[in-house]
Amino acid sequence: MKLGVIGAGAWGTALAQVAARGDAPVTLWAREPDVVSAINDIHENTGFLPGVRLSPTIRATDRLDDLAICDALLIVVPAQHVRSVLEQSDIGDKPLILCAKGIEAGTKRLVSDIAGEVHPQSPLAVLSGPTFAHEVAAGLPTAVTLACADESLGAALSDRIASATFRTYASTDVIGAEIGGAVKNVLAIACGVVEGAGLGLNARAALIARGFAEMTRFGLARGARAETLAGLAGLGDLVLTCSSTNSRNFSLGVGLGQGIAASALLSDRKTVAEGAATAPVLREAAHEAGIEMPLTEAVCALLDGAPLDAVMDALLQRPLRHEGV
Ligand SMILES: NC(=O)C1=CN([C@@H]2O[C@H](COP(=O)(O)OP(=O)(O)OC[C@H]3O[C@@H](n4cnc5c(N)ncnc54)[C@H](O)[C@@H]3O)[C@@H](O)[C@H]2O)C=CC1
Ligand SMILES: O=C(CO)COP(=O)(O)O
Repeated sequence: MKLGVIGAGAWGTALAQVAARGDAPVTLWAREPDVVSAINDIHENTGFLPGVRLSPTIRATDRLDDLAICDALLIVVPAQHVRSVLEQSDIGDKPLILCAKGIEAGTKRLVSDIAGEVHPQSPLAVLSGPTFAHEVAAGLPTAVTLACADESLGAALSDRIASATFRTYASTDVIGAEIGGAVKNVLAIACGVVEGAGLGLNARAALIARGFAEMTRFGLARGARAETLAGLAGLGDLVLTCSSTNSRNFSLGVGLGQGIAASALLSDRKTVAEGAATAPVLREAAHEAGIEMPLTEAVCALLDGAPLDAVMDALLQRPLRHEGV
């Protein structure tokens, strides 16, 4: 199975490296011509994944037409750009493995909804889990959820992608895998705020646990399965990104917690912090469905410029409640 990757940020590049194991040919579409030439000329994505020597069997291109030779495509552009890139791509009925973690602003669509609308003939899978790109590219042990409604396609994709150090766990819960990845980015911002404001480790642990309850409430209401949310794509990724400044979302939160304005933190960013775009649309979706998401509300307030003291007071003065989801 020839794999192509659309999106040559840190994650698309790391996944191309995974797909190129054993010197398999991989076509990697990048938006930026300098990224294309760096990958083809010196086998390094100096822009988005510096310091990693890439397999010479990865061929970068800035022409989406060059992906026509592939049998399946990994879609790894940020969630807010998936629709426009898919609209420009002649995909036919190739299987798509969706790897972005976010919800589309305005439409409130999950990435699988967008792909289903733009390319209804393509079978869909979602790859999600605790996966810092530079660790995956370095071949460090990693495990992900690979969710696909069609179990035999899921198994074929796993056969092609998995290795001893990149373990795929099969699931048929596409929505659950997506919601886990999208919501954890918002919660990672909140955890970064706790770190940046020096609120302590107890607060961080409380936030992870109550954030997981919040993710579960939203996920179950949207048809996700509890076991998926408690797995790699939900809790696993939440724990990873709530504990390290390697997470762009966590780092954004650290800045907010230190009192730096969101506008200053987000302007001129080259890399993506998906949670900043997902938070307001997640809040809107939760309001519409009557689901309480106080931590998401708090992140939205901070992104909108509310003072941290006021946001913390609002959270800490919420009525005491039963612990269940
Ligand atoms: N970096 C990581 O460790 C992981 C990232 N992800 C997810 O993968 C997705 C991509 O993230 P990264 O590869 O980290 O990106 P990145 O932050 O390394 O790079 C930004 C990417 O956005 C692309 N981009 C910017 N403007 C665009 C536009 N108008 N149209 C199309 N593409 C545009 C750039 O070409 C580049 O590929 C995100 O949804 C992220 O949450 C998932 C797992 C791990
Ligand atoms: O999704 C990720 C790891 O699983 C990467 O997290 P950030 O986008 O916050 O860096």
